[in-house]
Amino acid sequence: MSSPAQSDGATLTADAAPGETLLKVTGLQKHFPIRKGLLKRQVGAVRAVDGLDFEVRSGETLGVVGESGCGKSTMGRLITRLLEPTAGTIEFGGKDITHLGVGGMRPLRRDVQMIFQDPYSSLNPRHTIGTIVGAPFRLQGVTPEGGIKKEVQRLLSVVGLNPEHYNRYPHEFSGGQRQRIGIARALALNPKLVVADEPVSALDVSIQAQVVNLLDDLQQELGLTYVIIAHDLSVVRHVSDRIAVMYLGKIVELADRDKLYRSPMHPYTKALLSAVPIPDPSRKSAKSERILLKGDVPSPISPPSGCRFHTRCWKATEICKTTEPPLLELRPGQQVACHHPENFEDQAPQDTVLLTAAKEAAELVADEVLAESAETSAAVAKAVAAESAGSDSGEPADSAAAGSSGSDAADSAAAGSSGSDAADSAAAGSSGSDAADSAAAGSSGSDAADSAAAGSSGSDAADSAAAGSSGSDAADSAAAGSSDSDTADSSGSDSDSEPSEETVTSDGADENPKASDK
Ligand SMILES: Nc1ncnc2c1ncn2[C@@H]1O[C@H](COP(=O)(O)OP(=O)(O)OP(=O)(O)O)[C@@H](O)[C@H]1O
Repeated sequence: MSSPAQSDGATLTADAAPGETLLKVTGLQKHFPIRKGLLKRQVGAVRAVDGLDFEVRSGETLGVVGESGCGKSTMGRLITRLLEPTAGTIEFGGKDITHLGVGGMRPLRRDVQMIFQDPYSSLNPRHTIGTIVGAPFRLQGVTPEGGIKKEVQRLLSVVGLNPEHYNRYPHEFSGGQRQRIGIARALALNPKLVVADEPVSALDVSIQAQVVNLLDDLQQELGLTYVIIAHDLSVVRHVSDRIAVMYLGKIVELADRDKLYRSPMHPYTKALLSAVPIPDPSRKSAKSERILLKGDVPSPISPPSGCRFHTRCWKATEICKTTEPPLLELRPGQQVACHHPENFEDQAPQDTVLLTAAKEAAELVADEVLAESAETSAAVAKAVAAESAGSDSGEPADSAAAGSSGSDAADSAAAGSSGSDAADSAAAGSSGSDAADSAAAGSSGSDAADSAAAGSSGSDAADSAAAGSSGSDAADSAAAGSSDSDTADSSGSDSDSEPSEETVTSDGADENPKASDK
């Protein structure tokens, strides 16, 4: 397979060598204002993204997971500059692109493309496939060798569609085929970074695996870098090199894929992982190990103080309520923001009294989980103590890493005796206070979206780009991002890029032998 069209004209950035940082995000925030009254005074803000720091390396796939409303799509639209950030910086290929205007962004549009969630609404029903996939060339004024039609037909065959269907309309295709059309459109200008927002969640399980495989093959062949946003961990597991877990606008854990799956360190990650179906019926205990989280995700309008997860965490103590844990690399290749991480030495061992909310949350967590959690923490603490006693290296990260040996939770659990301080404190904990109040403080996220001045429902990428923020360059952004022919010109008329829909990602991808080789 040959590569997609080489865009003539300059791109914004030089090629990053594989493994080099392609995208760097620092302190990224997006607060959607909530306005009320005749004068549309701002009365608050939806803190959709509230301080993200991460990097994406050239050639890798970064998976981003988290519950609905945690800010994944907003993050995706920020890094593709479909939305204007409230604060923070975005560097692409070493250049600061945070506040680039329309002109400055134009070359970037070739380098960064987006695949949207819903293939049923992200393609303009009035345009033929040829027009849709050829739109990026027209928008960027690029004429591929051999002409646009020939190149579009080549792209269609690259993504496994019949080039003869050039003149057909989106409604003549199935969901999986439509998503392939969206992928062809995203690849047209030979981008460096592709941000895929729930690329398979609107598809049937059997088709999901095909599309995941396609993305994987294209990455191998074209050297693409992906940020893949997904709802749960089962799809990203097979395509990601590293995974960021988001909760209420923040990254709570960012780790190499295998480390995250083998020994998650944030309780929220552990809970998410426990919800992934286990395809082995012989594991009788699997059901009891499932962690049910208490209540709904709190509102991003007034997120809980300290650690945002403390209102639903079975390990939360007073420090979790008062002090926000920083995202630290506790083990090589594994960053976590938690005072009482799983599979690792407790970061606040002096703070043993559980909050009331934590005791309630613990009731929903199987005893086996609590015991395992206590055992692994105790085992790691013991190993760390032994390690630092045995060597003169006092560096905590290293010794800790050695203690847990970067391997399985089970290993460290097995290695240690059940010191169970966590279990003890869980049992003994007196009422720290009622952490639930902050959770109750906000109403639902949808409320927020309703009252937000932008008026768009968070589900509409092009619209929110156009209406939500960034004034003049929004239209261009939306257009170039979704690149369906007249998005730009329409800038607010009938948008062709349309994500958003919840999904249950499937385990279908589990069966994907190719991707799982990754
Ligand atoms: N344009 C907007 N105006 C106001 N609020 C918004 C807007 N877009 C998103 N939000 C709010 O920001 C929060 C994060 O939304 P976002 O769509 O990024 O979450 P998500 O994690 O992608 O969820 P999902 O998986 O359901 O798409 C939500 O509370 C949402 O209501």
